[in-house]
Order: sequence, then structure tokens, then C-alpha cells
Amino acid sequence: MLGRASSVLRRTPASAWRRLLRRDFTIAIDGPAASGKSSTARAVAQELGFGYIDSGSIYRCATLLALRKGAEAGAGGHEDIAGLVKSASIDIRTRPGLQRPAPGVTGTGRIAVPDVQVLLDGEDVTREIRTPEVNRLVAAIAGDSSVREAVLHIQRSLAGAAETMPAAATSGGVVMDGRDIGTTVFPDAELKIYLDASAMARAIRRWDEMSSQVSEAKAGVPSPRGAGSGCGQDQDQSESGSESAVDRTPAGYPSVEDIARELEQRDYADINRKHSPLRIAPDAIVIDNTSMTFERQVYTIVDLARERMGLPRKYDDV
Ligand SMILES: Nc1ncnc2c1ncn2[C@@H]1O[C@H](COP(=O)(O)OP(=O)(O)O)[C@@H](O)[C@H]1O
Ligand SMILES: Nc1ccn([C@H]2C[C@H](O)[C@@H](COP(=O)(O)OP(=O)(O)O)O2)c(=O)n1
Repeated sequence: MLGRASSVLRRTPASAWRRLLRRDFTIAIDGPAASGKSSTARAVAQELGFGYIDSGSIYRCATLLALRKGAEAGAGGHEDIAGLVKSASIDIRTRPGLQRPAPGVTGTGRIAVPDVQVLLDGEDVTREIRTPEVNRLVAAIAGDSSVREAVLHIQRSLAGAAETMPAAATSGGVVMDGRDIGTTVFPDAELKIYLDASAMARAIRRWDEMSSQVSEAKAGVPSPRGAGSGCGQDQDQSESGSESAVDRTPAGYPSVEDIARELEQRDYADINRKHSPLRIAPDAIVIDNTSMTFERQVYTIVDLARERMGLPRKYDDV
């Protein structure tokens, strides 16, 4: 036994030990809206004992600040917004998730997804940063170079803090998701993932999220995904859910087509902006999860990370 352990130790490259000891393994997850970045990143972070940072929520806080101050996107107000971001305190807290059925996995497989709380100057804005008003404005605010510069500073300092936060990160490293993490924020990330799914699959997932929140609110049941964090529903979110989703659209709520249009507009703005547009980093691994279970995408990324850290794969038999 001891002999086997020592031979494993001998075979483990020095760089892997350095990474494990220095706690500096970074996983960048980029992709279009509603491709599953944040729920996947949170589950991967919990599996690996890493810290997690949802960079989209920082841009959403910037947008909320702009809305609150009445600053107009595209009307010369961006300098002010960058100033507001610089003087604000933004914190992202993760609370370990319980084992619950994964989204997209009906009946089989269970995986834990932590809840996330976003604090803006100490105020819990987790829900407020996901309103339709913020959705509409966020891509325009995120297109501004001075806003991006201010957010970049926050992203890097939160990542530094997450790596040393014992409660969130027990075995080193950080997972960050967004649009430009692998290309701009952490171009040297040890693992880069580009998560994608068909436009219709993504719109249906968002619609399902919305409708489950509506029915939970009506029933007085607290959302299983935590405060606006985007996962944990036990429901069928496959492409085949399309027709039933359309049929079930409650009066006054956006249809799947409305959501698809909103996602498309935001993707267009994110892909075509001048500063740090959404791009697939040349060294990123592309995962299209249109027909993949949530569990499979988490296990795939966890094992890729383990391999690169010099650790044995964990989920070959699952
Ligand atoms: N492979 C998958 N199959 C079905 N639903 C998924 C899958 N991956 C993620 N989801 C669900 O899709 C929705 C959007 O995911 P989210 O992580 O919020 O995306 P993003 O951060 O890219 O906007 C969530 O409800 C999530 O649970
Ligand atoms: N690294 C990032 C993260 C988000 N953004 C921008 C672009 C997105 O439209 C908004 C919101 O991002 P968020 O990840 O919260 O959006 P979705 O959850 O995918 O709908 O922020 C960005 O420009 N760069």
C-alpha cells in the first residue's frame, strides 16, 4: 500500500504539487447567455473545493447602479458608471449546496449546486440584478471599456480572495464564469471551457426557471435555486419541452420566443462589442450541452481539471 502511494507520489509531476500547494488553479468558463455557465461553475467549484466567482453578476451590479442613478447607457453616462463601480463594494458569497436532483436529469443522478448571494454595498441584490430591466441594459453597460476596466479589477481581487477563503475554497483554486474570462481576465487559466447550447434549448431553460419561480412564489415555496442563482430545479429541461413550455406560458409573462429574442440580442451585443467580446479562446475546450445532462457536463469538467492537476480521474465509471 505504502509502496503504491510512494510510486504515485514519485509519478506526480512537481508542477502539479506546486499548483496544489500554492492553490493557484484557475478554471475559466465562458459562453453565451443561459448556456449553463454559472450553475456548472458552482457545481464544479463545490466538487473541487474551489472558490467561485460569477463575473456576470458584477456587470449586473454595475447596471443596477446605473439604473438607480438614472444614468443613461449610450448617452455619455458610462464614465459615471465606472466611477460608481469603483467606489462600490461588491461581494459574491457562496453557500455550499445540498445534494438535490440536477436540472435536466430526471430521476437519475444527484449533484450539489451551491447557492450564491450577491452583495452590493452590503445590500443583498441577488434577485434585483436579474430583473428584465437589468437584462435589457447589461450588455450595453458591459460594452464600455471604462466599466470593463473597473470590473476587471474587482474580478481579479475577488479571485485572489476566493483562493484564500477557507470556507469557500478548501483545496485550492477558483472557478470564474463570464464572457471573456479565458481570453482577457485570466488568459493563463489552467483550464478553459466554452459552454454552448442551441438558442432554443437556452431559451427553454430560462423559461423553465422563470415559470418555476412563479409557481413557487404562488405556492409560497422558497426557490430551490437559492436567491436567483439559476439552478437546482427538478424538472425536464430537454429540447422536447419546447411545445409544452409555449403552451404553459402564463398570461403576462414572456413566451419562450420572447426570451429567445432577448438572449439573441444580448449575445449579439456581447459577440460584437469592441472591448473583450465573447470569443472562444484558442486553447478552450468547447462543450455543447444541448443534449447533455447537467451532471455529465460537471463530471467532464471536474475530470479535465483533475487530470491537469495531476490527479486521477474520478467519474470514468459514472
Ligand atoms: N445540461 C443542461 N441541461 C439542462 N439544463 C441545464 C443544463 N445546464 C444548465 N442547465 C440549466 O439552465 C439554466 C441556465 O443555466 P445558468 O447556469 O444560469 O446559465 P448561464 O450562467 O450561462 O446564464 C439553469 O436553470 C440551469 O440549471
Ligand atoms: N465576463 C463577463 C461576464 C458578463 N458580461 C456581461 C455580458 C452579459 O450579457 C451580462 C450578464 O452576464 P450573465 O453571465 O449574468 O448573463 P447570463 O446569466 O448568461 O444571462 O454581463 C461580460 O461582458 N463579461
